[in-house]
Amino acid sequence: MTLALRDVGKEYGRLRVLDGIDLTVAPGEFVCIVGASGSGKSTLLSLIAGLAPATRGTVTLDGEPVTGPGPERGLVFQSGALFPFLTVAENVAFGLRLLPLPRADRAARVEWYLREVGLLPLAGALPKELSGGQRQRVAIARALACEPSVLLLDEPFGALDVQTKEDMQLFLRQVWLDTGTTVLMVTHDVEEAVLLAQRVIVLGCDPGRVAAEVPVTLPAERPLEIKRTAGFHALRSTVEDLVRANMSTR
Ligand SMILES: Nc1ncnc2c1ncn2[C@@H]1O[C@H](COP(=O)(O)OP(=O)(O)OP(=O)(O)O)[C@@H](O)[C@H]1O
Repeated sequence: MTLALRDVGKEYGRLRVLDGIDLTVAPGEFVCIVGASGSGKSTLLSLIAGLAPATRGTVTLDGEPVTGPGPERGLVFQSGALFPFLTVAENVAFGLRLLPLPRADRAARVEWYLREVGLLPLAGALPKELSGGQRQRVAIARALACEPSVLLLDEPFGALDVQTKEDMQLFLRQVWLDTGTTVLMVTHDVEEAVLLAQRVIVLGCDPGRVAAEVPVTLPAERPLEIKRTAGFHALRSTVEDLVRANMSTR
């Protein structure tokens, strides 16, 4: 599905958070949105998720206006937001309750996606028995289980320690390669954006707008060592400079 935003604006009362956002994400793309704190990254994602309405402009999926949340858009937040009293498998199944699937297909999907995220052995565990990284894997499995056309992630690894974060970054890239799902991810971490995305969108502040777009001209194969290459350093510096140049002056 093609995601298209045309002249999108968002205001909260007199606060203009986003203005004139034009953005197209093609099927199968991996796009990251970066920007200084307060540039409106999370707000932008919530408009695409259908959690809040735009004040102006249109958000469409294959030409159909987004009017609310839908199973074709999977959402993952920083906190994972798992149900504490449901097991790992039940948490993944929960996302499927709105889909008209026979019970056997439902169970098969839960198993498939738990295997994909490497958590099948922990299907019966409760969230409190998992590490932070494992919890985020469950949240990703829950979103993927609906087989969304677009996976929307808001700082999904922001609360993890460095090593777990790196593992999860490699994991997400592999999921993207395996499933072909379109991925749109918000992060304040420029290094993460350059490591993962094919294209990085830089939001500027006051109001939030697309300040720049940087194609990530790195090979598709991206082991962590790529972060030590000159090409990676150059791209990271370019994006960091753009974020800084477009910070709020208030
Ligand atoms: N529900 C709301 N009501 C009023 N103002 C809001 C609401 N949500 C966000 N804002 C304001 O919109 C602006 C952008 O917030 P948003 O969370 O989208 O930015 P962000 O780029 O994701 O920031 P961060 O990187 O710090 O998470 C901020 O000034 C924030 O206070």
